[in-house]
Amino acid sequence: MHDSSALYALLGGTFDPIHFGHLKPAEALARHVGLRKVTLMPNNVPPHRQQPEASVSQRLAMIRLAIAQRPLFDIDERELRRDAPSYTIDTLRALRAERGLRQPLAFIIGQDSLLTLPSWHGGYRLLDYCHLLVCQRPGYNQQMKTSEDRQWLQQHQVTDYAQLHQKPAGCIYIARTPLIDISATEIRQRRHRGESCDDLLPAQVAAFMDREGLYRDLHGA
Ligand SMILES: Nc1ncnc2c1ncn2[C@@H]1O[C@H](COP(=O)(O)OP(=O)(O)OP(=O)(O)O)[C@@H](O)[C@H]1O
Ligand SMILES: O=C(O)c1ccc[n+]([C@@H]2O[C@H](COP(=O)([O-])O)[C@@H](O)[C@H]2O)c1
Repeated sequence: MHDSSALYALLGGTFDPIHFGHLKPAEALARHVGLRKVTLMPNNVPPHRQQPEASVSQRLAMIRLAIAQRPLFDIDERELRRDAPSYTIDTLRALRAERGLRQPLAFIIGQDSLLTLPSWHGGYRLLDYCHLLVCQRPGYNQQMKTSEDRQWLQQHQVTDYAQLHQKPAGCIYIARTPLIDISATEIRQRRHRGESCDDLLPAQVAAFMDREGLYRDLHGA
């Protein structure tokens, strides 16, 4: 049974592969805001990008290895079971139906995702279903593109994180998380060049990539 009063926080991603840029900001955010759990939610068909290079089972295995010693995290596999594009708003609607209208629900994103969010399926309506918890990401500390987007942000941004626990949805909280300059793209590119990326992700994940020969073929470079 879930606790319907605790803030439930999801971190969605392609995780091709999972890396410290996902884990460390989420850990800092959880400490700061008071999250008991962060649920990682890998997608199957990413809506706004190319298909991942690693298979569903490889991405899932890497997530499992990354969080084996990190009890803060668990996994929600629902998007992996859908063959259609993993629109976040559809997933949030399903979670709302399961958990009820009063459950505080949050979707964690990096600053890069905040900048593109108005073009996501459902756009601003995402906030009807969840809060947005935004982690800092180097290179993406820009203003939102249009004045409408900036107004939307201003209307919903809160600086007091207590509101995240009190309301079920509708707030945007930009947290002061550590700047971690890592991307999955960089990891894939380094591996395609035959370079090491041991400092960018957990050792167990690096060992798995080696065993599977992941991100070695040039076709995905
Ligand atoms: N270094 C980082 N700092 C903060 N947030 C991050 C970082 N890397 C990824 N995120 C956030 O994690 C979520 C999932 O990201 P994703 O799995 O696409 O990783 P990525 O490194 O951005 O991948 P890619 O390079 O393939 O686009 C997104 O909301 C993204 O903004
Ligand atoms: O719903 C959408 O239109 C949408 C568009 C882009 C990204 N998302 C979700 O945002 C999360 C981060 O996406 P990504 O591409 O950075 O891995 C992941 O859960 C995606 O499914 C969702």
